[in-house]
Amino acid sequence: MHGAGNDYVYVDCTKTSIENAGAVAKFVSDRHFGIGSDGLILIKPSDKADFFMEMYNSDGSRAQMCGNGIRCVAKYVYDYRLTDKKELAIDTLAGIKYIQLNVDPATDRVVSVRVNMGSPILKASDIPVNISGKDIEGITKDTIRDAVVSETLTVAGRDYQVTCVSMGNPHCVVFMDDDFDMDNFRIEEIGPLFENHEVFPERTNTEFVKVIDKNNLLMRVWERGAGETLACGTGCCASLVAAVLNGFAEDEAVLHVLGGKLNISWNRKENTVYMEGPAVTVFDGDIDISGIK
Ligand SMILES: N[C@H](CCC[C@H](N)C(=O)O)C(=O)O
Repeated sequence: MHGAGNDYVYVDCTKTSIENAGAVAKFVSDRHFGIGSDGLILIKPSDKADFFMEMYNSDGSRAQMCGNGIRCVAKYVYDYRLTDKKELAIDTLAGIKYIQLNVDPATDRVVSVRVNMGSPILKASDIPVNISGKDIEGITKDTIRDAVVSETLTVAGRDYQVTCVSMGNPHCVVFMDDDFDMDNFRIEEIGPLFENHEVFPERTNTEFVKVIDKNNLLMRVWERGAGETLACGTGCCASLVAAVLNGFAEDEAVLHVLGGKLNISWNRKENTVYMEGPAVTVFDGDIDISGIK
């Protein structure tokens, strides 16, 4: 399944379990010797919510949250009749997320999925990022403490203005100039240098964003543990929050990514971010993982 081109292999683990999930993730993600994906997502039972989403990047590392992934989990459990609910609670390492399935009544097909992604985490030490931040008033009802907004980070000898946001997983958002050539940008050269920069003790996802206007942002992303993906749900949320913090966007915007579009909004009164986007099943089948160490 994929969400705006960000594809994962999903496994129903409500009645079975996978012990070495990191190794399985590396195997299934290989686009030549495996199935081919940006990672692996296990759908597990939960005693606190309807299901638990366990997510692994293609390098086998586990992540706290996956925006495109949780939309597909919601579609999966509905389509495969693990539930008949159209409003779901799915637990993650970033807490329980509340989801609405938009289903076409004529066909019973999931048209799109809307997720309450919770509040953005902006305190530097909670991202985590070792850059000094500043307190910000007037954006949300509470003062935002020690936020990294348009601070300078030197990468490969060049200074970048970065804004750091966590959606349960770390994001470093970099706004590019109006004349920046996003199509021919060699993200594979600079992405790993941000991902593994020493200021990010848990590495980071990095979003390179161009502002089209106050309600449209263009984004490419180098994901922690996966490289460039065609979309990143948590990264789109982080980019919208960063754009509002920098005065570049209004509270709702379309995030234009290589794999499509996501609609993101930040209800600053509630201090809640909402994401709406597609979820698509490409194929299903069985895999033999017995030989994977
Ligand atoms: N690479 C991310 C996890 C996947 C996030 C992304 N695919 C999304 O849709 O949010 C991390 O290690 O934090």
